[in-house]
Amino acid sequence: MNRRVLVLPDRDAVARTAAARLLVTIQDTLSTQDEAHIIVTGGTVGIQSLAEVAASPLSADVDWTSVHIWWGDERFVPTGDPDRNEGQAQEAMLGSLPLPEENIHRMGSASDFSTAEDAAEAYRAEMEAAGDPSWDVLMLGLGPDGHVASLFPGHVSYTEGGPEAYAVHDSPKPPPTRVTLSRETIQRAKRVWVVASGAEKAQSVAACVHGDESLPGAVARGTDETLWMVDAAAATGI
Ligand SMILES: O=C1O[C@H](COP(=O)(O)O)[C@@H](O)[C@H](O)[C@H]1O
Repeated sequence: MNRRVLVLPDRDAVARTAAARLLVTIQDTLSTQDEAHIIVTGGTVGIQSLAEVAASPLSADVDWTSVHIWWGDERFVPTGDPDRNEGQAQEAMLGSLPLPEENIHRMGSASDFSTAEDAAEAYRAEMEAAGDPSWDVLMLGLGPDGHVASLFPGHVSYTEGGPEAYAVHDSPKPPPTRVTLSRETIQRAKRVWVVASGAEKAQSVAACVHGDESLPGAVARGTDETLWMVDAAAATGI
């Protein structure tokens, strides 16, 4: 398995590095194909990385009309709720980039759908309508418990799985109702990048990097590249 770990001094460096790599990878992708499909993540470092993308001078050189943004998971709460990953991404990055609205593929909220199952079904339809894109980069944050997207260790969200995108109930981390991509959908991505920082994640980072598949972070891998960008505190157990 092609998992690599890049250890950086601190959280700011992880976010800056992830952002720079993302911008360069988008440019590389657009030099060989018409569109780039990127899956972004919520979470502390994930959102900070998006803010770094928006702040980077390199972002002015990207043809954002050819970039599509998707999510790995979403919290099923009303639109405008501060817990929404898409709302946080909007504030950090999307709002300041010239991305056409039709290129932003948000998972549905509790304002749009009565159940998370309906939101998941709509997301599956949206992926299918886009030709089931082959994701160029899929970014994930890692929770201290080793979760990625809304796949939680020991929880049916991970142990039972589901179709490409599915509803999650009773999530151990609030809010309890979510929509997540499946492990198999994540593994369809060309490049999977996991970003993590902080000593509270060190044990899970080490277990995932050493291949302990009881943790969802360990099955996050891409077809071409699996890259962990972590800070020194999160890397202490490796
Ligand atoms: O709930 C979630 O948490 C993870 C990680 O969050 P962090 O703040 O510990 O970095 C995030 O990646 C995921 O998208 C999100 O829904």
